Amino acid sequence: MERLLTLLTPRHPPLAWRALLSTLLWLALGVAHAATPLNGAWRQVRSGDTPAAVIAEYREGALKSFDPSLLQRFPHDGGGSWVVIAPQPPWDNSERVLTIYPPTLANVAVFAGSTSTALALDDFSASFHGHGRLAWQVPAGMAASAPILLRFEPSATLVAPVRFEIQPMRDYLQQDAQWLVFASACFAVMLAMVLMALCFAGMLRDVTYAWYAGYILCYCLIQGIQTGFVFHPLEWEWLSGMAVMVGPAAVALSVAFASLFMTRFCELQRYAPLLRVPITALAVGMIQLVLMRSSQIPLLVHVAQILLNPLLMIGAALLLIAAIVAAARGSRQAWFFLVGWTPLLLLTALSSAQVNGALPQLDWLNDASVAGGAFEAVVLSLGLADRALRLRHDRDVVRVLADRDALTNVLNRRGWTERVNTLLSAGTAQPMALLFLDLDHFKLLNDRQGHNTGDRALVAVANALTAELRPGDLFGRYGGEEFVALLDNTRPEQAMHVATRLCRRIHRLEIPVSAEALLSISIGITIRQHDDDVESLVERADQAMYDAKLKGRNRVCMYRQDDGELRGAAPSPGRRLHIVERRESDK
Ligand SMILES: Nc1nc2c(ncn2[C@@H]2O[C@H](COP(=O)(O)OP(=O)(O)OP(=O)(O)O)[C@@H](O)[C@H]2O)c(=O)[nH]1
Repeated sequence: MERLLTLLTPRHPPLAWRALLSTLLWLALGVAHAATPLNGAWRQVRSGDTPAAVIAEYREGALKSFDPSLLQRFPHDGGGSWVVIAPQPPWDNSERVLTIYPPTLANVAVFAGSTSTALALDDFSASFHGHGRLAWQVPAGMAASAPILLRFEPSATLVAPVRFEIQPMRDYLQQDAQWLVFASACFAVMLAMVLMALCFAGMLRDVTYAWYAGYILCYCLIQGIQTGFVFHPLEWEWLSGMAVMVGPAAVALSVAFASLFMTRFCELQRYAPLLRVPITALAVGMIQLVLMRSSQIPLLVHVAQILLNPLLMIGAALLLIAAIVAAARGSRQAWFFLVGWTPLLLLTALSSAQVNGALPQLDWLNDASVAGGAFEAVVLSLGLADRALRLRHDRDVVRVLADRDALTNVLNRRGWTERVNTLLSAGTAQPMALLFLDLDHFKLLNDRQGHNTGDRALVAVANALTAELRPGDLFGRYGGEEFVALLDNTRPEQAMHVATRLCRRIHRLEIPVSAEALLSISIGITIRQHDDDVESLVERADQAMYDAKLKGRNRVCMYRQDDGELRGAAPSPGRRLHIVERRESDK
């Protein structure tokens, strides 16, 4: 119990936080571990070379010297390269580890006395290996001052420059653990975003999320291979020997997915339609390159190899230009793409420069690319969330527009009918009254004063009727100069009272129709029967309104079935009983 309590109340910051903080510090400030000062020298492998002869040449100063703490590229063509790493004083005889960072896909042989050890990223039999770098434990019997001979084996792939370090075992293990925390966190972020995108792709039936998932997944794989994460700690043995082929295929596929994703995400169809075609062509071309590379036909594989890098450069430039154009023309998502993608593009450009010998001191670029991938995944996911919100907002706006009358802003026939249907299907037993309202001699007003005056009159009428009705009444424009209102929980006499009030209100607007008459309205009312639907209600109220017109307009008529008639029988003018209100102007 005592031990449990001690564990639950640590006196120091929790281990995870310390690891995270030191990882961030490590990233921000660079490694502050005590490394042995080193000298380096190298030359290309010649036929007939022996390790002893190369060491002898080194002692005579016949090799080209270099600074092992800076990134250095060694030729991997021909027979490869010999490299000598010579520890400098103060000598350290404790347990030490030689590391090569970043890890190279090509094999490296280390010679100690008469034995040699092969260091390879995908060597799963080795008992000691580094994470995110190649590591070799210096044998206990080896003198601290003894130069270490390495041979970088020939390789068909483009090999990145590397730097060397000899550290005490304790420092090495600490740095190794920090790298694992950092890399695992970055990959976890990327994979979480991929998972989320795949869920959304399925739920929203939107392929944009699928392209995004494909892009980030391919980027994860590229970084996983480049850093060796897929080999240690993931131990993906099945990838062993295939990395040289899978890596470029993942690069080509990531560009293809990125192109398809950005076309939809940045809405190129709308903001940069001309650039959509070459970007789609780029995606198709990249997929073709992947197929050519995996075809096993030497000519196709060779052509694909030649085309890959130029196409990558053209593709990167094209995506950048398209994103800038779309952003400049108002695409909000293009800004997200630029913010997330530009750092990665910069890192890729800097790494390319490094392969050609530039920027030897920027050894953090490799790890920054992993962090950049996680950063991009988060930014693009935010962009996708923003896009989803915008689409939902647009859909809501469209829905409101579809339900509202553009002129008067009251419900249109579609919106009103839908809502009445919902109300009727709720099966409430409360009495309901439907009012059908039709303006009188509106054509005259239009003809004499013009359509615009007619429009203004319609707006004034709609506003007045809305103000006069209760907020819960379903009021809408049924068409032309016809309005409808469904009054819930309203008995016949109350409906008559309300309709009469509406009649008076419209007349009081004092809109002149002609020199002698003001605009008025005729209203027909019907009360809901238990088997009514919208059509039957409107039909009866319309007939009652028609009677109001016949009786002289500016009045209210109630539809009633004659005694003895069957309810629901086809209505005819002879079966109606009218309650006629006095005309407002007669008062
Ligand atoms: N300004 C304007 N006029 C409209 C609109 N919709 C329909 N109208 C006009 O409304 C008039 C309706 O004319 P009629 O159906 O003959 O009805 P009325 O002139 O009111 O005659 P009664 O209903 O018999 O009193 C037509 O002239 C239509 O062009 C609109 O949105 N704006």
